[in-house]
Amino acid sequence: MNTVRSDVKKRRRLNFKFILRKIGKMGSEKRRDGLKEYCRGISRILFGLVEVFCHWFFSLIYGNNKESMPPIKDLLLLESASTVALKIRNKKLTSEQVLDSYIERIKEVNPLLNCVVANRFDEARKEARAADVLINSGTIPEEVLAKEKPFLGVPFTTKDCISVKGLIHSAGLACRKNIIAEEDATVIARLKDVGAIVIGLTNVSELCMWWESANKVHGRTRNPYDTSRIVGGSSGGEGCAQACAASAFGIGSDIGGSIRMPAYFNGVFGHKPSSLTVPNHGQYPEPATDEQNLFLGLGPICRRAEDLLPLLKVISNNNPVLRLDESVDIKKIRFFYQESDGGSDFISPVSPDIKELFVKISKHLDKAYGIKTSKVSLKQFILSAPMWFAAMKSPSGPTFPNQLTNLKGCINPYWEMLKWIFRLSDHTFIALATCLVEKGGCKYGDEKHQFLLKERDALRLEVIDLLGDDGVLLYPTHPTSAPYHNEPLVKPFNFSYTGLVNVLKLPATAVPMGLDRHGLPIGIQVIAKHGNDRLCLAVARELEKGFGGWVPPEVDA
Ligand SMILES: CCCCCCCC/C=C\CCCCCCCC(N)=O
Repeated sequence: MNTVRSDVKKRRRLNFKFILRKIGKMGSEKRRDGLKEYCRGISRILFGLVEVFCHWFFSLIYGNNKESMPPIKDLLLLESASTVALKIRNKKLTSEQVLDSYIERIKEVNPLLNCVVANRFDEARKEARAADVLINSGTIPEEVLAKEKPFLGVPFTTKDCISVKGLIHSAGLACRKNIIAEEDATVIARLKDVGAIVIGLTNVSELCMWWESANKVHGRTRNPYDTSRIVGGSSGGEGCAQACAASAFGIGSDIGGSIRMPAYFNGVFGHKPSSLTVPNHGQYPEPATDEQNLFLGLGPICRRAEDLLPLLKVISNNNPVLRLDESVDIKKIRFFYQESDGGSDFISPVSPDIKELFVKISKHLDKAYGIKTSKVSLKQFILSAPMWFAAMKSPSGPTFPNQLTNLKGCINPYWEMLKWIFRLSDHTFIALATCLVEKGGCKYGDEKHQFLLKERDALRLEVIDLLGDDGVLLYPTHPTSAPYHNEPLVKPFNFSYTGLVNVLKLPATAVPMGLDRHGLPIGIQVIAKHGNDRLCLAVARELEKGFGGWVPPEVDA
């Protein structure tokens, strides 16, 4: 009896060991994956806790410093740039009158928001008077003016990294604060050619390489919807200026989301064009590689969707690749949407208010046109941040410490960091941190670098294949609404929602879709195949029609 029992016990023990061994062997790979998943789960929970704690912490620092915005009293400021141009041409308004309205608005909001950092009001006034004289002379018929000078007499702003002859050209770099541009960037020259008038420059992040606009030359810009929040970067001053109606339209640049993030955080429209369709000439810093030049795009930031197309037409010189004169039938567009990148580590989850937008848009399209949207799940979106960093690597281009000296040597980031602690550095914390992490991740040409570029190329083909010539992809512009000042330091990689589109070399429009539960702007981006910008712009117009577009921060009619 006893021997039988001990035999059974022995067999059970053996069985148990066998099963354990089997699981061990069978699962050595699975176990590793399981362990990885487990660690990712833990790190996600920790990141979530840090994020919540820091949000609370930053709300204590900045949340009580909210100041209220002066309401928009002058209703002219609510008009689109195209409408203002038309009213100037047909003499319902004078260019000088429009200019005065904008100058007054800048003077009213700038002490609070710090978005316009340089101006040329006197020269602009002379140009406005000249425009009025030309119109009043009647020497050029109105239809000809509409065709050849579609923005005659309309005041606009651009960011302090796009050169405007006679104005500071610092890119937020203290050592460039005395540099005055000697010529206009090509896009500025093209806009001047069609009669638009530069009134000033708007704030940027240091060297345009961060998504909050603050630097040691001009200081920090504040969000018109809540001054304790960021305006985004690097065209943050421009996004803010458009949202508070401080100029008729603006021009930004975007290599990782610098047009679309500020447009998004400030509730206005912003378009990053298909690569190489708008000249990049006249910016500082210049793209370090041919590849970076393909990611960079200059484009419009504006309050009204109807301005996007005519502005793109001017700055691209009606580039035939864009076929901007072809009309677009919304009913013939295939709509895809993806709600998130699939849950990247160290990137905030997409807020429920933003996810809800896809449901609202789908309902709207179905109700208005019977269009059925399709939800997609492009798996490699999860690699957005690593793909962006890999694609931005350059084999020999200037390093960040070199760029911070205006290419005249190299800063010592450790020494500067020490100075920064005592408020003695000429650099922002994030610029110094970027110097320290620049060499991190993969190395140019190593196995990981090549893997990420291959993945990016495969993803690009997958997206192009999905969209074809008649499709658009709706995707969050950013996972959350505007964080508090400095809060992006806790979630630096959130920019990858826009950065992905740059390395895929596709066009995208940031479309405002109202305010979230905190009263902050939210929206989505509309992505299309290279050259199909007109689809993005048509969808932007449709969504503005359906959902109202820009919501003025305060209006006092
Ligand atoms: C304490 C936190 C240190 C984290 C350091 C992370 C460094 C990240 C560096 C760069 C992020 C790129 C942000 C791109 C912003 C948009 C660029 C653009 N001009 O389009």
